[in-house]
Amino acid sequence: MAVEDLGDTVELTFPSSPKTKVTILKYGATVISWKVADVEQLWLSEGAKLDGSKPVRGGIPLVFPVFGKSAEEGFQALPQHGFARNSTPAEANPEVYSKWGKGDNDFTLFLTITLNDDNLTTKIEVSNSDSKPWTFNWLFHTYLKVNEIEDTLVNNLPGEECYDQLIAETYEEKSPAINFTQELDRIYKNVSTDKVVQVIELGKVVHNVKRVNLPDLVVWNPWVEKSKGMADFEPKSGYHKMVCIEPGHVHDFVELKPGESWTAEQIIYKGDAIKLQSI
Ligand SMILES: O=P(O)(O)OC[C@H]1O[C@H](O)[C@H](O)[C@@H](O)[C@@H]1O
Repeated sequence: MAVEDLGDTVELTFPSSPKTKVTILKYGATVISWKVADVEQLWLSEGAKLDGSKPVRGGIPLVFPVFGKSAEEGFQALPQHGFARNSTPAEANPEVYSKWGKGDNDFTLFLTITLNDDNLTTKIEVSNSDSKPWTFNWLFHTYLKVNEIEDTLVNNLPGEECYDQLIAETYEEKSPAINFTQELDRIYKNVSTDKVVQVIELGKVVHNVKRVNLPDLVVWNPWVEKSKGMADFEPKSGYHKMVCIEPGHVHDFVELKPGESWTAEQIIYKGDAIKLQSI
């Protein structure tokens, strides 16, 4: 894997296939592009800010130490999705960081990105370098590229418990494959990591998503109205071209004691075979 530091970004190239590469924006340690043989796999908004003025709309933003907003003590004051996505590798965004707990939680995040010819692994290690325990959520907020969302299905979630953020209700997923006809924002809880979630377009598998130590999975598409409300979501028709499949640990918080570390991985890979997995 060739690694090139380009200033604001770092590029990794797969040696035997120079058109297979990944680009990481240092701001937020956000993967903003992953190409397999020159074909882009991730969606990045044309209106995404890449200058460090706000989190990136697209690619793989990192969500830590809270997913969404939380009313739990120590998390109420944090903005949506915490501060990792608007920090630099050198420093946690001080303004936002100070709103977590009492503002002095001592931690280290170590992100490892591995590029292969047909897969991309993002691995996170969270370490507690503090003298007290603290808790956190983790999530990879992955924007996968699709050709047309109305032709897209996401499989292997039937039987799973799902919290629908749009109607604030929990129910069991019945559908063998989720399809998209309107805004969708669901948290699937405690999905066995033996299950690979596949994104299928017109009968063809376009992405496979595997998780290690990440029990929850958020599926999101903003559709028409929500896209209009996001200034950095461009073009407004861009929702046709993306689906967020977000592996995380968000249903409850992970607790880390002093000196402890926690690791988790997302593996996105190519592969044509449709594999149906039941509960
Ligand atoms: O606009 P952001 O803060 O980046 O959040 C974008 C989206 O993230 C997740 O997918 C949540 O489930 C959505 O409710 C939220 O709208």
